Amino acid sequence: MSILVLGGAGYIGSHTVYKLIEKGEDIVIVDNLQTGFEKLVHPKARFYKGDIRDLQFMDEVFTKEDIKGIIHFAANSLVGESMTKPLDYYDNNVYGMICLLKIMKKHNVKNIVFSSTAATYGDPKKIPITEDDETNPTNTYGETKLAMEKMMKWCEKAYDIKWVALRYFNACGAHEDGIIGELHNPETHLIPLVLQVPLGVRDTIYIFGDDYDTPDGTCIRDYIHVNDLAEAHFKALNYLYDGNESNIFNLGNGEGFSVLEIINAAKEVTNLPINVEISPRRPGDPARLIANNKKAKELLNWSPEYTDIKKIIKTAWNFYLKNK
Ligand SMILES: NC(=O)c1ccc[n+]([C@@H]2O[C@H](COP(=O)([O-])OP(=O)(O)OC[C@H]3O[C@@H](n4cnc5c(N)ncnc54)[C@H](O)[C@@H]3O)[C@@H](O)[C@H]2O)c1
Ligand SMILES: O=c1ccn([C@@H]2O[C@H](COP(=O)(O)OP(=O)(O)O[C@H]3O[C@H](CO)[C@@H](O)[C@H](O)[C@H]3O)[C@@H](O)[C@H]2O)c(=O)[nH]1
Repeated sequence: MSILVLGGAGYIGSHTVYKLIEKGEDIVIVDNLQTGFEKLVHPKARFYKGDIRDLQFMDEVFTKEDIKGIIHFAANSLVGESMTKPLDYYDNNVYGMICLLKIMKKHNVKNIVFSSTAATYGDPKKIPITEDDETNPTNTYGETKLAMEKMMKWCEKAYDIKWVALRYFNACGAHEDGIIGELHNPETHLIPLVLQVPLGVRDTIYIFGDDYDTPDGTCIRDYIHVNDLAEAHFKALNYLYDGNESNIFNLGNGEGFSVLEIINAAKEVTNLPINVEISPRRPGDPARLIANNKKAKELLNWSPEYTDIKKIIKTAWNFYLKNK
């Protein structure tokens, strides 16, 4: 039986597929390539190009393949963009989840691991954040992801679909061999943008606000390596296959770094100067997001291997140097 990876041509999806194939799993990918890349698709995966909102297409995939579990990465996922194009986020994320749950119900597929996000919490009242803390998103993206979590909860009651929502903090880094890595076009994520300066792709990195209530005034995030995320998906799916209850898990390192600290770490890793300028705040950004990852450690038996920020940035740097 196979695992269906929706969004397997994207950044986190492709790293998860590589990990699952290494572990001997049979993988089917659906991706419409709206932000993904065919070159990130693992050669041993069966790839169907199409949209998860296309019910006829999805029906064909589910009829042809023998699917036991689903990992759902396919979404619009940019905080800043979600504030200017909210309806695109409702359409792809919320309507996409409606279509997926319909097709799962029709084909009697009972297990789903879902890419949720720290953005579901909004501006947290306490740090580090635990899974039972209040969810009050400050951007449309986080709001749609929270709605998707809730849809799975109600579909479990009605159709016995079991689910795990993995609320990742900031995904970063690349495959150790530099064969795949973080590719977004246009790129909006901090670490790849910072590294574009020493790569000569851009002149300057702009810091979005230095007047936040943090020690150096710049936003703090919890950066988690993509390989650690990939391992957590494997564990979460097996957690469901073992008959455990549906659940929500934070995936982060439990440590925060400010934008300025990330830039300084990148200077050390690359050993090159990085030109920095301060620009206005980006709408929708909370000041500080740091995970309490105890629940995933205890119930999924997962623990991040990449805990050193320089080691994390180094894997990304290695990928960009290899694929200039
Ligand atoms: N990157 C992060 O830091 C981060 C953090 C928390 C959560 N997430 C979530 O993880 C998931 C993956 O993020 P990513 O950074 O790898 O993004 P990505 O854009 O690289 O990957 C998403 C993939 O889904 C595909 N896709 C999107 N909509 C689709 C649709 N309707 N039908 C078929 N395919 C579709 C895209 O083409 C792309 O390949 C997203 O759901 C995102 O919300 C990401
Ligand atoms: O050129 C830049 C780009 C980013 N930032 C800042 O860097 C931090 C990180 O930004 P970014 O890399 O864009 O990630 P987030 O906006 O924190 O969102 C990521 O992390 C979330 C979880 O925390 C996920 O849900 C999202 O999908 C994912 O894009 C934020 O404070 C940004 O304001 C800058 O200062 N300058």
